[in-house]
Formats: sequence, structure tokens, C-alpha cells
Amino acid sequence: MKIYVGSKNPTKVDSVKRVFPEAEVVGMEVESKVAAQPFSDEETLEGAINRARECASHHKSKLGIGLEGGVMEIEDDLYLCNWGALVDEKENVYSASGARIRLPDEVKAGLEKGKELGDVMDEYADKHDVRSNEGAIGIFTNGLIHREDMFTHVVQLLKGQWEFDQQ
Ligand SMILES: O=P(O)(O)OP(=O)(O)OP(=O)(O)OC[C@H]1O[C@@H](n2cnc3c(O)ncnc32)[C@H](O)[C@@H]1O
Ligand SMILES: [Mg+2]
Repeated sequence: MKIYVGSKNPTKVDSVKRVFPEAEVVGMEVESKVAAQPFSDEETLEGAINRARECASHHKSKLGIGLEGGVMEIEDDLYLCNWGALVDEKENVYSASGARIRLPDEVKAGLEKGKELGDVMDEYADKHDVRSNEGAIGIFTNGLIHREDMFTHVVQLLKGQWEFDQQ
């Protein structure tokens, strides 16, 4: 089985490999067709679905998976939010979201200036390419939950829903 994932970010591609160990998993650059930094659940989910649709329509793809990171507001607080979508060869769309944590005010201020979370996190943690490694969730959980673990849970939710419908 061949699965295309709409990203080359290793945290995303490797999470799909973990959940579908028997599949041939290929990461490809696709357009999310939303802002580089989504600012709501709706926009983040839309980005995930757009990525999954493009992957599913790719030649010889059985499943397309899109994973999108963003932030969303609850009252005055900003939360990390992540969404995933799986599109199969019949064009069925499955979706699921990931764990969310509140972001500190300093990070919120950086995002409100129009910066991307990945760049804000590199500055905040004084590290390079946090987005492709532990992620914001890894930094703020003291390394307990890495970005790949969080996406693994999302992909398990997608796979389980899709398998349920295959019975
Ligand atoms: O190559 P792609 O697949 O686009 O991977 P990405 O790291 O840019 O990830 P997203 O587009 O899904 O995320 C949207 C923005 O939020 C950032 N982001 C989301 N979650 C993050 C996290 O846990 N840690 C660091 N940056 C994160 C990311 O770097 C982008 O600026
Ligand atoms: Mg991106």
C-alpha cells in the first residue's frame, strides 16, 4: 500500500510510518491553501484536508494524509492546535485533531506580530528548526510529548476511523 503525506517535515512523515509500518510512505510538498500560520481550528483543519486531497489524487496513491499545525484562540488565550485528514481512493474524508496546550504570552505576542510559530519557537528556545524536531509541544512539555508523538496520535485516530469503515 502506498501512502502520500502532504509534507516533507520528518515529524509528520515519520508519524505516518509509525502507524502504517506495512505501507510505503512518501512525503511530498503540497499546497495547504491556507496561511502559513493558521489561526483557528477551521483554518487548520482546512489546510489538513487540502493537503490530504492533493496527496490522494496523486498517481498510485491509496491514501492521502495531510497534517497541519496551527493555533486557535479561547477567550484571550492562544492554544496550539493540530489537525489531520485522511482521504481514501473513494474520496472519503476522515479528520481528527491533536492534543492542545496553552502557549505562553511571550509566544502569543510573537505570533500577533505576524511571525510563524516555528520561528518564534526557535528564538524562544534558542534552538534551530524546533518545528522539525520536538516542536512547541516538546519544548513546553519538557520533552515528554514530541511533535511526532502528537502527530502519531492524530494518525492513529485517522487510521482507526478509516479501518472501521472497511469492515
Ligand atoms: O513543511 P510543513 O508541512 O508546512 O511543516 P511546518 O513545520 O511548517 O508545519 P505546519 O505548516 O503544519 O505548521 C504551521 C505553522 O506552525 C508552526 N508550528 C506548528 N506546530 C509547531 C510546533 O509544535 N512547533 C513549532 N512550530 C510549529 C510551523 O512551523 C508553521 O509555522
Ligand atoms: Mg508549513
